This record gives sequence, structure tokens and C-alpha cells, in this order.
Amino acid sequence: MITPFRRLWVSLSLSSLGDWLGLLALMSLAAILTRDSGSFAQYAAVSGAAVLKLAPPILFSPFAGLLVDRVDRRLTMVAGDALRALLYISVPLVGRIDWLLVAAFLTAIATLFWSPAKDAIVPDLVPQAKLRQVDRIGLVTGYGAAPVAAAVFALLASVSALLAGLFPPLDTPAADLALYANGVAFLAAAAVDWGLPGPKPGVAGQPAGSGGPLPTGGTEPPTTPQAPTTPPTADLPAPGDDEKTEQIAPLGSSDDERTEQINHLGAGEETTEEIPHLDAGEETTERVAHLGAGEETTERIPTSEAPPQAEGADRGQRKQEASAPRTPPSHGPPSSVSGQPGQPPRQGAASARTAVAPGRVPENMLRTFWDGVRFAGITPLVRGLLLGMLGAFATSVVVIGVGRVFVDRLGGGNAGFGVLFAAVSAGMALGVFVGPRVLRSFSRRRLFGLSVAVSGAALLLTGLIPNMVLAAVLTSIAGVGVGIAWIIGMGLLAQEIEGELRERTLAFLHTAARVLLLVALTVAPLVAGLIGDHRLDVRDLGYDVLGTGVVLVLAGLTALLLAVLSYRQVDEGSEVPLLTELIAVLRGVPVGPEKEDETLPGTFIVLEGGEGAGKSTQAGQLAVWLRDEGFEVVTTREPGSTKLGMRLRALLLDKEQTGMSPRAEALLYAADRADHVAQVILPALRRGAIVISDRYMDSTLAYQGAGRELSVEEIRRINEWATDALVPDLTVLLDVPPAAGLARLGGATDRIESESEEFHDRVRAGFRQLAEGEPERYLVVDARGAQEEITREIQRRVRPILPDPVPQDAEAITGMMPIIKE
Ligand SMILES: Nc1ncnc2c1ncn2[C@@H]1O[C@H](COP(=O)(O)OP(=O)(O)O)[C@@H](O)[C@H]1O
Ligand SMILES: Cc1cn([C@H]2C[C@H](O)[C@@H](COP(=O)(O)OP(=O)(O)O)O2)c(=O)[nH]c1=O
Repeated sequence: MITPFRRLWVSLSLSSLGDWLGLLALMSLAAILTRDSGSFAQYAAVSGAAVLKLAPPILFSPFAGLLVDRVDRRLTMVAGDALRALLYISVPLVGRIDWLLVAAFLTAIATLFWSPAKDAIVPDLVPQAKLRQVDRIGLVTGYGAAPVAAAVFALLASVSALLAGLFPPLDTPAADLALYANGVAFLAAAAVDWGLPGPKPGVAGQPAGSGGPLPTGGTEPPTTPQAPTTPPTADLPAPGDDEKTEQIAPLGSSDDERTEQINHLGAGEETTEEIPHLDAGEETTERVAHLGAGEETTERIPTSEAPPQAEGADRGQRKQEASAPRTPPSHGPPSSVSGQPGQPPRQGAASARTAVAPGRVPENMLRTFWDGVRFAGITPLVRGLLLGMLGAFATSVVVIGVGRVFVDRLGGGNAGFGVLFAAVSAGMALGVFVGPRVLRSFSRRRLFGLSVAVSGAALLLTGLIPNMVLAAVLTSIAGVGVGIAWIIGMGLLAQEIEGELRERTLAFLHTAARVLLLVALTVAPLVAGLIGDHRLDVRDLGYDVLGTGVVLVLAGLTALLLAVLSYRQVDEGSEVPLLTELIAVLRGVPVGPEKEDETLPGTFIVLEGGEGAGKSTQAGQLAVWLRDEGFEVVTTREPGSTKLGMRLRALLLDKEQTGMSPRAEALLYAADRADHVAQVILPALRRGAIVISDRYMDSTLAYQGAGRELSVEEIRRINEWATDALVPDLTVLLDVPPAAGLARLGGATDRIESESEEFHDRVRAGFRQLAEGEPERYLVVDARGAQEEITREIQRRVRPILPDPVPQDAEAITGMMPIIKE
């Protein structure tokens, strides 16, 4: 069955393919039609076609969005596709350059109206759970179509040449076939659009904007056709669905929707255990699946394995109740992101991206631009990133601007242009894809500068050595450089700035990229035309100086210069020289003499403090924030985060367990910690996650050391052994007078909480003493303050120690790559 969703997918793919193919074919035909009019006219025609096709969306997209709000979206889509089909077919039939230019402009206008109609129709056709997937499909079809279109173009050009060879009467310009094919693709898209469901009853005739919550972020209940009848999980596995990403709840979702999986590999047994997150002290149940010999079971067990009489077991319950009004506990599967409590419906990933999508935020482009420029001046890092990203992007676009004439001079013709275009765009796509994965232990900031430089060097060589095959290889390398720089730059920018400023800066980036694109496409061919082609004869050796080649060399040099400038701004000034670090990373050895032990890519943050200080609350808040920032976060706690730990916890907190000797108690906490580090913390840190633990070693030093009056030094030694000396990167001490903390909990309940007031006073003093000993590794916060203020204070302290981002949400960030066609 063809679902509306699939129809949409087919239609989007056809349109994207057609758009790219159209751009290539029009540029090619422009070159062919003006071949006899002198080289300058030829350059002007090629860049004219490109500019007329690309400029309207850049200049007018906000206005088109407003107009489309008043008409039927489906019909707008059908009309947009049909019109483009007719225009593309008309170009080779008329066969005149002036009509070609007019048609290029008109197709762009058609796209201008088609795009917002498509954006508005998406939420009507797609259940909320799939919006994210649609986002991704939009990106894949948007960018992925570029190299495919280029390949198709090269193929059609070759077929065309072959046909002309076999049947001389068919000797039409080689781009004709591509344009006809393009017309057919758009006709097909129009037919597919026709089959999309029309406006729903009640919504009919309503303006697109008010029915489509995507641009407005509306809060009406889901009205998608599938949503009410299909359970959210049932429609998840679909083509291209990525389980991992689905499990990561969309930005802004409440923390309790997320679960993490920890794999324990035991003797012949594999256990996948989903542990609860500490979200405002809330504990959810946990599902443990044992995969034994051919047997699979899923059992639900309570979080605390303590016997019923253990007071400790009630704590989770009580906390859950306390926080219930704020975020109702969710026992649902992690993927049920639709219908989230406390979340306005349909404010998923799709709207997160729309917030910065082109043409929406920059309502006043000039203001956006100006704000961006002003902000860019604030930090060197931001300045350097913008400089490098825009520079790399703009210079590589030059390849497309001069490419058509360049390959003509190299005897590449249409097929050659297709190959060149495919090389650049596939390179960019590859760069964006591998960027976060390449040289993981190498500094992201340095890799950023290097990628820009690599793309510059590749362009330089392309211009210097006019050879078709080399050009294809080198331009794809340039593309990879741009892609990597772009994805890393986006990640670093997102980490450096937040809130409204971030959106503005991203909007600026987007606008600037599009403007630069236009400038590069206009100016580059014209400069090439002005330079002209010459032949240098040095004694017997002749060298062809091509105008296009010179422009590529200039673009390469500019990119190299920008790479140096931006590298200077961006590099954090590590003592290890760039080359040393690079070589070390390539050889797979740790960098620098001081890091002889295993270097853990993750970050370890611990919250410490007395009872009721707000540790779980703050751990939850911190986790939500960091996840929104795109990090993988593991929240955990002591005691009791492993299977063994749960049993120890039950023993340790059971009030019936009277007369436990202090040393035994200290050793049991240390045993719990040893298991916790080995099973949960280290694996997460090794894969680069941020681990947030509610209590760690300092609790034992304070409670069993200061509180039980054992030797703090001895306990430290035992714990260093237990944890293999794993020290947190940051410990946040929430300092609160014991009475105030215990009062928040509504009185003492477990074995430790029921200790005397003096005991808790000693514990508090113990914590403070630890923090005073190592002020650079601690943040001490007065936990009597307002919860939100404490959260902000912690964020301020955490921000500088965050690792370079490895965006999991690569697709959301990729969305910021300027789309040429839209
Ligand atoms: N800054 C604060 N001011 C007032 N109450 C708070 C604050 N932080 C947390 N609470 C409340 O205090 C209680 C205990 O907080 P919790 O985070 O569970 O502490 P801990 O994990 O340190 O025992 C909860 O009911 C929580 O809502
Ligand atoms: C980790 C740790 C906890 N404890 C005590 C402190 C708490 O009273 C108890 C942990 O119980 P828990 O319910 O986790 O308390 P909280 O929410 O305050 O973290 O165990 C120690 O005495 N030593 C330790 O090393």
C-alpha cells in the first residue's frame, strides 16, 4: 500500500533530483548555446543561469511562505511540479539562451512556492513520531540527490553523445536529454503529489500556516491520520528508520523518556539492562532482559531490590511522589516519543530544526546579518569558526561556478561537468558523515582548521594542474574538507553559544552562506572570463593558463589564508604542536607525555552533598541540559547502580541491619563503587559519554571517614584501589545544613539518614574540607538557594570542561548546511 507518507517521500526525492539535474543541465546548455559568442558571453550565460535559478529562494523565501499560507498546499505542490516540468521541457524545444535564462528564473519561482507548501503539508501527513524521520529524509533527499543527479547527468550526457554518434540526425546539444528527463521527473512528481490526501474536513480552506504547526509550533492535539489509530511504537520501524536515533528522545523532551542500555557480558549470558535516569529524584522501573541459551525473557523488577521492610526502598517511591506533579513517571518504551507528558504535541525534532531553517528565522535578513556580525565579534572561537566555515564553503562553490567552462577546456564536456559536480557534492556529503567519526582523539578545533586548509590546498592544485581525472579527485577532496569543517564547526558553535544567540548566529551563518554562494557563482565565472585563456611558452614547454584555472588557484589561496586565520582564532593553544598531535593520533598513541594512562574521551561529573541537598534534582537538570546540547549522557548514582550494587544498597540502607561495623560499611560502599566504576562509569567514559553520578568516592570519605570517624586516608587508599584511581573531572558539592536537607526529605528514613545530628554535621564538614583541598576540581554551591539558580550556576561551571561535541544529532546539524536548491 502506498501511504501518504511514502508518496511524500517519492515526491520529495523526485523534486530534489530534478532540481539538481535542472541546475546542471541549464548551466550546461547555457554554455553550449553561447559557445560561438566569445568566451566572456559564455561565462556570463553560465553564471546567469545559475544565479537566476538560485537567487529567488535566497531573496524572497519569507514572502513566498506568507503567500502560500493562503492557498491549498497540495494543489500548490502539484502546480509547482507541473510548471517546472513544462519549463524544463520547453528549454531545449525553444533552444534559445534568452528563454533558457527566463525559464531558469521561472523554475526558481515555482520552487519558491513549492517549498513552503511542502513544509506545511508534512505535519498533516506524518505522525508526530515520524516527524524526525521526515526531517532526516528531507536532508537525505536534499543533499543526497546532488551527487545522484550529477551522476545521472553525466550518464545522460554520455548516452546523448552515443545517440548522436549512431544517429547523426539526433545531434542535439547533449544537455537536451537531461532536460527532457527532468521534465518527466517533475511530471511524475506532480502525479504523485496529486495522490496526496487533500485538506482534511474542518481544516479545509484554512490557511496553510494555521493548519500546519511546523512553522508556528502550534499546540493542538495530533490530528494526523495515522496517529489516533496506530499505537506509537507500531509505526516506528519504517524504511530508513534508525533505532538508535529514535531512542534518543527529541530535544527538549523530558529526561524520563530516555533510557540507556548497559551491556553486561557474563559467563555465557548477555544482559541488557535499562537503568533509570535520575530525573528530579524520580525512579522508574527497569527492564532486564536476559538472553540466555536460546531463551529471552523480559522481566520488570522494582528499582530497589531491598526487602519490603527496608526503608531505603521506600525512598524512591517517596521521591517519585514528590516529583510526580512536575513530570509524571513514564513506564513506556523509550521510543514512544509521541504524546509526551508536558510537551506540546508536535514540537519534536522537526520544529527544533524549523526554528533555524532558512527563510523562517531571518525575517529581516539585514538585521539577522547585522546581529550575527556583531555577535561574531564577541568570541574569537565563534569568529574563527564562522570565518573558516564560510570561507571553505564559498571557495569550494567556485568549483561549481567555473566548473562547466573549466571542464570544457579540459575536453570533459557535459559528462565531465557532471563528474566534477558529483565529486564536490559527494565529497561534502562524505565529509559531513565522517566528520564526527574521523580521528576521534584529535582536537576538534585543530581538525577544523586542517579541513579548511585541505580543501584550500585541493582547490589550488585543481587550478594548477588542468587535468580532468585529477580535477575530479581533487575537488572531491576539497568537498570532504568542507563537509568535515562544516559539521565540526556546527558542533563547536552549538557548544559555544546557546539560546537565542545561537539561533541568530546559525541564521546568520545560513544567510551568509547563501549570499556567498550567489556571489561566488556570479563573480567567479566573470573573473575567469575577464582573465581569459592564454598559453605560456617557456622555451619548449607550453602551459595553458586558463581563466577558470586561475580563479580556482585564487579560491584555493583564499581558503588557505582563511584556514590560517581561523585556526589562530580557534586553536585553544595546547602545548603539543599540531604536527606532533596529528602524528600521535594517526599512530594511535596517546598525545603528550603526561597522559600515559588510558585517556578517556568522556567527562565524569559527580554531585555530592548531604541528605536532601538536591543532588538528584540537579543531576536530572544537568542531564537534560547536556542532552539538549547534543551529548550522550549517562546518569547514575551510588549506592546501587549495578545488580550487585542493588543488593549492597539494600544491605547498607536497611534499618534492621543494626550493628554493622564501620569498616565493613566502608568496604561495602567501596565494593559497590568498584562494581559501579567497572560496569557503568568506565564503559561510558570510554565511549565518550558524559557521566553524571549522584554521589561517588567523597561520600565514603565524608560519611564513613568524617562521620564514622575512620581514617580518611585509609579509606581513600581503599577506594583508589577499588576505582583504579578514577577521579571525577568535576565534583559539585551541594552544601546544606543537615537539618534543612533532612527537613526537605520529610524526616529521616534510612539507616544512614537516621544517624545523629552530630554525625551529619561531621559529614558536612568532611565534604567541605575535601572541596577546600582541591578547589579547582570542585564547585561548592549553597544548596539553600533557589533550584533554578543552582542549576544555572552548575551549568556555568560545567560548560568549560565539556568535551568537543561529537554530535549524535548529526542530521539536525547537517540541516544547517546551506541547501543550494531550496
Ligand atoms: N534548591 C532547592 N530548594 C528547595 N527544595 C529543593 C531544592 N532542590 C531540591 N529540592 C527538593 O528537596 C527534596 C530532595 O531533593 P533531592 O534532589 O532528592 O536531594 P538528594 O538527592 O540530595 O537527596 C526534593 O523534594 C526536591 O524537590
Ligand atoms: C555513596 C555513599 C552513600 N552513603 C550514604 C548516604 C546516604 O544516606 C545513603 C544513600 O542513600 P540515597 O537514598 O541514595 O541518598 P541520597 O538521595 O541522599 O543520595 O548512603 C554513605 O554513607 N557512604 C557512601 O559512600
